[in-house]
Amino acid sequence: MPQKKAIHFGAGNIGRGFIGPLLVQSGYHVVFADVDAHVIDELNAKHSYEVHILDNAAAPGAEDVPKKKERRESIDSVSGILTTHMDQVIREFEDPNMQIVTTAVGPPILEKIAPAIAKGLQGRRRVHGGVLNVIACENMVHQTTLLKDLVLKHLDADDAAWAETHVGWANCSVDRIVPPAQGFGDSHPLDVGVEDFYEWAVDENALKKDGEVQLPLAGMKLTQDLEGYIHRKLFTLNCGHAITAYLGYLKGHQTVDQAIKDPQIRDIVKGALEESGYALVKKHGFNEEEHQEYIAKTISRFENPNLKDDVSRVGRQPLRKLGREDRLLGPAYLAKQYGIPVPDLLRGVAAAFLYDVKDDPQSMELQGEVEKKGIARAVEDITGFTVGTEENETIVKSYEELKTWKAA
Ligand SMILES: NC(=O)c1ccc[n+]([C@@H]2O[C@H](COP(=O)([O-])OP(=O)(O)OC[C@H]3O[C@@H](n4cnc5c(N)ncnc54)[C@H](O)[C@@H]3O)[C@@H](O)[C@H]2O)c1
Ligand SMILES: O=P(O)(O)OC[C@@H](O)[C@@H](O)[C@H](O)[C@H](O)CO
Repeated sequence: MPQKKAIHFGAGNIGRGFIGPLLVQSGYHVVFADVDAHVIDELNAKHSYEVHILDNAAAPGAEDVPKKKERRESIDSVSGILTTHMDQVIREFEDPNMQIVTTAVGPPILEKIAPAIAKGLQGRRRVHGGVLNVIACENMVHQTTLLKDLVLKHLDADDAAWAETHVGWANCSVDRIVPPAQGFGDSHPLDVGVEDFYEWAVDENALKKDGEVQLPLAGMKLTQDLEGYIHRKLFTLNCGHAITAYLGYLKGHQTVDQAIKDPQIRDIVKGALEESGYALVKKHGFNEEEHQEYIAKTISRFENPNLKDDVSRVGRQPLRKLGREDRLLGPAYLAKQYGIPVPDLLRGVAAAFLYDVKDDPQSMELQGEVEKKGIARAVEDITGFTVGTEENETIVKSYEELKTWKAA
């Protein structure tokens, strides 16, 4: 029997370190589609690589010297194509063994891969018309719905109607910290280091189950309450992660684990996650005790010294992170609905406004806004908290206070 196949857009950290491996474990041959010719050449030369699971184990009796406990998983049955080679992308979609499409390219790139997916779907309809499932694994609310809307713009009415009925467009929540690979040697450019923890929750109702695909895949949780999973993850893990990164950057810490050890930073991060947590418990009816454990587990994941996760990776694209439904303002607005005060979340927002990394275009755009309009007006335009409101004033006050951290 021919091997079933999946195509995954984005052979980066989360593609090679998380989604690709789960697809391979589920018996799929994974075709990675990327713009990086070096990675694609390596995939086609070696057809395998290793995932290094970097445990958060401290050496007994030596608190500050982490003991590197590492397991390895071998990922075989992989290959690559360049997304710029449209004919190859279309051929993969036309293959009747192709059953799943996943992405991890970053939210701003979804519109760039949409034309290729649209062409692929047209080809598939023409050749055999088999059912397919698409799951975008990006850190945002309703990422697959966004991808679907972008793809449909490239289809005529007939093809769009076919794509509605024959393609499952499933949103998901995707959680595993995977920093850029480091320290595996020049001869292992595809290897990637990951934390042990992972969670992939997928909207069960949106998946097409009438094809060949056997669900759930390895490591996948099917859920009828995806919003709860997405909010819990984005408003806890990503919220605390971003605040740790922005405050860590201000204080000159290089990595997340160094930043979270700083007592001043830790207090604000813990405070923000408590505030966000009260709102999440109200909104989704989570068990309070279990949610406290989730917060504690999240902070312990930040402490993993073996990940060496740079604050600039975690803080990247601050304007995206300041989106109204994203990790900082999402929980702040949710808490507002329940009258929960959020001073530490707003400190985190203020810290994002101080993130001025030259090679991050969004960071520079944000700094430009502050320079042009002044901090209060820039906060109003970006966060929606108008000048004169308590939230705007708290952010501006925190911004001025946190500036002194930078100068120190
Ligand atoms: N790394 C993590 O810890 C993590 C965890 C959960 C979710 N995510 C999400 O996964 C997504 C990817 O993050 P990452 O850390 O893997 O980033 P990454 O930069 O390591 O990977 C992105 C990949 O996309 C490729 N790419 C860029 N443009 C492309 C195009 N037009 N066509 C095809 N490929 C293209 C890049 O070459 C790169 O290989 C993001 O949405 C991120 O929020 C990341
Ligand atoms: O990928 P971003 O830029 O949305 O967020 C940076 C990190 O917080 C993120 O990649 C986490 O490592 C990941 O979400 C863990 O599951």
